[in-house]
Amino acid sequence: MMTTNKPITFSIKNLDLFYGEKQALNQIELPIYEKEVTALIGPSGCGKSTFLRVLNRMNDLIDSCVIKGDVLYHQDDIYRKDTDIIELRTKVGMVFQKPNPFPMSIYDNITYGPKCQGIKNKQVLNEIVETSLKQAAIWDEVKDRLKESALSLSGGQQQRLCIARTIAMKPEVILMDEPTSALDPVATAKIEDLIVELKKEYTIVIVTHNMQQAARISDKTAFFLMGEVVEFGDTNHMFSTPKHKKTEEYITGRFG
Ligand SMILES: Nc1ncnc2c1ncn2[C@@H]1O[C@H](COP(=O)(O)OP(=O)(O)OP(=O)(O)O)[C@@H](O)[C@H]1O
Repeated sequence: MMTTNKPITFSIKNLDLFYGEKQALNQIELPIYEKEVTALIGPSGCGKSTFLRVLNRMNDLIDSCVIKGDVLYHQDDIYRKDTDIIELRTKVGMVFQKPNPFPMSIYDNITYGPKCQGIKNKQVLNEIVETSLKQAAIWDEVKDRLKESALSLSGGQQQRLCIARTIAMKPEVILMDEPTSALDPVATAKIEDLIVELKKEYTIVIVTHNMQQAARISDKTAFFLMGEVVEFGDTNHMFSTPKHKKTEEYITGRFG
């Protein structure tokens, strides 16, 4: 049962993905709803990260990767030949497992992308820095040290900085690949609170190994197993009354 009337941002249909001979995704059908958090869960190697990378064509960087089926972003097939990939990756930003700030100042980390887009006005850049850092809930911690190296921040702060860097590009969707797995519980809690706050403005798709995290922060959950989506639906329903035996076994920790 689904309880959303939200518009659909991504609609994935009949998606097959191969790395050479090996099929990593098999007939995936999924909607991603606007301004919701969609969690992708499942055991190691089931295809969660592969699926996440499909959404902004990060798999293009892998030579052996072949994709069949439809990946519609606002009705537009992003795998069309004439898709502007830079624009796609601006609209569909990504945050990785390990915080990966550039080896430059906090300020320059945020302005790097906007400057590449041609924004030169200092005042505009200052505003982008302040708004992005505020939205990523790290402004108060860094506002007096913007010229310091981003590498001087703690792991949790670096990850929030990376989220701010993504926000600075004014995306619509933020993809997150296990964004808290390298962080301690306190830093993790801050990122989780932040994700819940961010979904007011952004559509978020997150890969997580942490069942409690999926249950706490997501609206929808997709359970992947061996390249297939076994179950998809409202997180509350899936965690209270899973439809499939495999889902139940996974979320209760019986395998994984
Ligand atoms: N670049 C690649 N080349 C070949 N095979 C790959 C590549 N990336 C992933 N695979 C294979 O595709 C399958 C799905 O991998 P993927 O990383 O998407 O799984 P996952 O569910 O995200 O796993 P984990 O939770 O361990 O990160 C695995 O069998 C993996 O070995």
